[in-house]
Amino acid sequence: MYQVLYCLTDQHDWRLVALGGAVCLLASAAAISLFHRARAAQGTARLVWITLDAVVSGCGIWATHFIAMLAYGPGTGGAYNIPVTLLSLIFAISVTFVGLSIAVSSTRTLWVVLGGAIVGGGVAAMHYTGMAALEIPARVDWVEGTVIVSVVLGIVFAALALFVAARRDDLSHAISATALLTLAIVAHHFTAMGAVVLTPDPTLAISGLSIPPASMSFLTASAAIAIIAIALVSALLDRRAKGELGRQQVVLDTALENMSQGLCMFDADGKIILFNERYAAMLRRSDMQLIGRVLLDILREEAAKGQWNGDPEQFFARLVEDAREGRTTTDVVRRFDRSIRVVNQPMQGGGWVATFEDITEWLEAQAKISHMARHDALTNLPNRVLFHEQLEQGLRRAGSNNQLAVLCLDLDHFKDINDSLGHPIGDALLKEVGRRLKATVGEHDTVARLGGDEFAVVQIGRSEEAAARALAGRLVEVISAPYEIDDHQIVIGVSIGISLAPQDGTNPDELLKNADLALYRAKADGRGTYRFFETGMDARAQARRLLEMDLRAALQRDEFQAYYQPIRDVASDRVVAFEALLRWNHPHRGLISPINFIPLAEETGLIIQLGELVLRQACSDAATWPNDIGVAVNLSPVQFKNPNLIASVTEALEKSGLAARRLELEITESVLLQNSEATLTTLHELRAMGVRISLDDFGTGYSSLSYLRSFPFDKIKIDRSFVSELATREDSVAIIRAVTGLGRSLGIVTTAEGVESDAQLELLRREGCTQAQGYLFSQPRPASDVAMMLERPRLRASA
Ligand SMILES: Nc1nc2c(ncn2[C@@H]2O[C@H](COP(=O)(O)O[C@H]3[C@@H](O)[C@H](n4cnc5c(=O)[nH]c(N)nc54)O[C@@H]3COP(=O)(O)O)[C@@H](O)[C@H]2O)c(=O)[nH]1
Repeated sequence: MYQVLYCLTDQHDWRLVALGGAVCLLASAAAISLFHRARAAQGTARLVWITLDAVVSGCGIWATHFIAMLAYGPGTGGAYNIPVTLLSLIFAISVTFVGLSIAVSSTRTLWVVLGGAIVGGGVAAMHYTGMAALEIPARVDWVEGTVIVSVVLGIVFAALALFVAARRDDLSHAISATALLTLAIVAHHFTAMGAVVLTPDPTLAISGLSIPPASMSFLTASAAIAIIAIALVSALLDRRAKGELGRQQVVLDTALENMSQGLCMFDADGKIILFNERYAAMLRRSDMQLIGRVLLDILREEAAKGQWNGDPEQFFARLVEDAREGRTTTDVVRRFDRSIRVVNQPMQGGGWVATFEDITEWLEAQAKISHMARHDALTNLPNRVLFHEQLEQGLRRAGSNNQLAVLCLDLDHFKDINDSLGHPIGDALLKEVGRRLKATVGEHDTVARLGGDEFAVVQIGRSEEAAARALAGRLVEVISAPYEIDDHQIVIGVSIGISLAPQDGTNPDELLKNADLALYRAKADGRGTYRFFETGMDARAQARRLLEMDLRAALQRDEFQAYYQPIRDVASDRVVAFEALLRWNHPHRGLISPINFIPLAEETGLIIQLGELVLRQACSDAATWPNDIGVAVNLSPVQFKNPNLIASVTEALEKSGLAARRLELEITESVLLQNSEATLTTLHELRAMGVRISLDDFGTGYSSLSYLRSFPFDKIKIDRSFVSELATREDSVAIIRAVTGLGRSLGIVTTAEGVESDAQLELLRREGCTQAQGYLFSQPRPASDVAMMLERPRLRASA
């Protein structure tokens, strides 16, 4: 150590030492920068950078050495042997080249450190060869230990320099590595110089092939500085370019790695040249070496492991050929239970880019959407769309040998259940009906829910009429069996219309339409039954449709009018009230009786509007009559289901100014049949308003007496069928007697309808009937005739 310090302080010119150090620092900075460039490059570019780095480093070491030798006092009298000096330069460059190549080519620390150590060895090789070139009149001896230390110092610092440089390509690492490399060269040189022992020997002559150290040192120093400067500039320019490229690379890498799709790029031979992690993860190839591998080899490997089905050769050949021919292909493949859409896009100059998209969820969603579009959400049965398709298929399958039956089903009074028990119960009922239907039909039959409470079945067989009859009978029975839903016992019937192919139609629309017509007939025939389609149903349905259209138009055109029929008090023979009876003043068909349109108005719901119209008109007409004359208005069962009924009555009374006690509402037993609880509540509300309630058509229903108990009616109207048969049937007299007696004892007014003769009137008087109404007094007449009807007791002529 002392020897080295002595050599440095006493035997060297410090100014030249500083110059050598500066050259060394510059060379080291260039060497490290070029080292980074070499590591960032590939192939030939990398070799060029390594070579340049080796030249710059070698020249730097060499120049540092000779400048430092100039600073070395004892050596000033000598000269340098030219061939050996050149050899030292070659050593510096070549050994450094080997070390750099190893350090650049590997990412493993061991190899980087080894490469660095070789570079350090190159420094030593140059130094001691350079020293061998020194020709002075003295014998040069070496202190062995110091020599070893010098070599070790060069190797250790150079190894550390490349280790630091390889860790990261940034300024701080570059500065640290530069300092370490400078230290490697400088520490080696001055330690090695400390090992020199010069013993003067005048016999040693300087050869002719040598140049004096001063000229040699300045020459090499300027050459080295020039090389280093050029290398530094080129490295800086390259760094800038690489920086831009690097930034683009980062953007590209970020985009690639953040793509939801997998991407893999193949060259013309099917070798992988680029891929992203998504690709590797999707195809479970993350743990494989992929770059540079031919796809065929990967496929073969996967096929051998059972991870890939198919013929790898054939598959690969097709891909290569498609790319060569410039064809873009799209496939959906199943891998690891996922569905992957692969698009292979040919690239210019051969090769192709494959994108991989996991479409499993998308396909599932598509399947769900398509299921939803073709199935009913509540029952999961096919909906109308799918039913139509299946019917079409069924017609094709049935061909000429088989028949096909379409059964259209409609639940009877389902709306009542929905209205009274609520929609959740209604829904549960529909589900259960769907389940029962599926359980009852044959395994090849199709059941669908067409909407609301409408279901349909397609049945295919050889003797379809018999089979359809049997099935329809079974369905009526099964659906009508009681349901237990949320503690409610529900009983519901079903009406079924049946059409047969080919006789009733050969296409789905025709068959469905005809089954619907048959269903309409089944409903008209009392519901809870089935009917086959018959020719003529169509014409009736057509007529019905026309009437419905006409009815709607009539409402718009204000063609309805209330007529009035007087109701007389039997004892006083005075008119006490008028019953409002609706008439349709048709522009072409004349006056139409309500019997011809009320049932359809009830079915279509138009009765609500019509009923309100009569109510308003009757109240406003009655408001103009004497105060003691009442008005009776018929209420349909459908109106009773309308929650606005109370509001309509209130409004009609308020607008007209008619006292509520003068209004009488006539209801039939069928009103009480439907949801009696709610009906009774409404009736009580109406009664509370002061309106009177009559039970119309008494005697024609089934449980009249129990209804009389359930609500305190103001009046019982004895149906005209009993009055008309008074003269001919004893039992009619008995019934009238019983009803009038009942009325008397309950304090209820009794009105006999349809009185047409004096004899009937006389008999009714004898039996104690309170009021009478009929053609004997007058037919229903327009409001303008009310005054006349009040004045004249009998108006037999028709209005
Ligand atoms: N919901 C509503 N129903 C209404 C309304 N207007 C009428 N109707 C109902 O239509 C049915 C037929 O009525 P209409 O053709 O007016 O027949 C009534 C009378 O004209 C008829 N009548 C009266 N006296 C006699 C008679 O001596 N002989 C005879 N053959 N017929 C006679 O009876 C009908 C009145 O019946 P009722 O209502 O039971 O008192 C009918 O059911 C009407 O209820 C309306 O606005 N809303």
